[in-house]
Amino acid sequence: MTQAPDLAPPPTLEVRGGRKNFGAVHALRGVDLVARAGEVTALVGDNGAGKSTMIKCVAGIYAFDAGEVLFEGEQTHISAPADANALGIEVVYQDLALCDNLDIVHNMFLGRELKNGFRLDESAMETRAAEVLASLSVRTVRSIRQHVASLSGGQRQTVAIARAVLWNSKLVILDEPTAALGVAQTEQVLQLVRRLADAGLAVVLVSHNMNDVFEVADSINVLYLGQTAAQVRTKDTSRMEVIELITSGSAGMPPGTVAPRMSPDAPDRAATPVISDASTTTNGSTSA
Ligand SMILES: Nc1ncnc2c1ncn2[C@@H]1O[C@H](COP(=O)(O)OP(=O)(O)OP(=O)(O)O)[C@@H](O)[C@H]1O
Repeated sequence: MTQAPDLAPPPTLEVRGGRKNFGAVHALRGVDLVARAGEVTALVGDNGAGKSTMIKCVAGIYAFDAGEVLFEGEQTHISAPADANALGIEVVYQDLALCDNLDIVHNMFLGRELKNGFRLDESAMETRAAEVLASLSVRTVRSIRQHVASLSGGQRQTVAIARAVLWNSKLVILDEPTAALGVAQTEQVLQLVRRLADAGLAVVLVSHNMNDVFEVADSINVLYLGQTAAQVRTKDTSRMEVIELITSGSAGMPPGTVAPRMSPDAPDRAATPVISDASTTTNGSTSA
């Protein structure tokens, strides 16, 4: 019997065996990541596991020392932020990089303003900013000419995310988008994260918060001491299993797991099944 061809599109981003050293520090010792269009992929791991280094390598702030990066199935090399932007990769960092003295429109176009001759094309920018906010069903912002200084934490996060999707992005990486938010604003931002994926983007969500991860993620990639412990489908795993992967690097591997590429300098990790706890976050705190 002939096998049916695999018609699934390639992942938007695939990292295979990524490594990054800072002098003697082996920050990444073999990381694998698969991020698909239409899905939220959570990137989790304990403090120092390598999450920031991983996203900075994908964003072109650092370059991987070794390993492969495939974008939409094509091998690529990202060595500068412009390379990542050209592919359609945008990152929303925790500090959001918003200018308080500018309004929402100007923040969304910061550094990439639309011009009409030598002048800023205010009306084109305003129209496009309004379109993007509407396409994301953002209703929490009163006026797009409001200064960012007057916005709440959740609204600021929303503006930073909207800015990231303004540029025909294909992959949006969100670094702890709910870290500084209360319960209601966290919920709004998580709904926005879900809408990004539903609109067809590949979303990578860096988070310590298991409630957030299990609420929105389709799959969960766990880093442990600079290596990928596993990437598991959320529906096939449990909080305790993910927490065990985060804290010890091993757990029972459900079907569909992307098995780690073991580094020669890493200790062997046996696959063992585990159990679950709903309220613990990976940095030891209890989530809302
Ligand atoms: N620029 C750098 N120079 C030297 N070492 C670095 C540098 N950046 C990161 N590291 C080291 O690489 C390792 C991974 O750090 P990274 O910040 O990527 O972890 P993380 O998972 O993002 O942690 P956290 O959750 O605390 O932000 C750590 O041991 C860190 O000290």
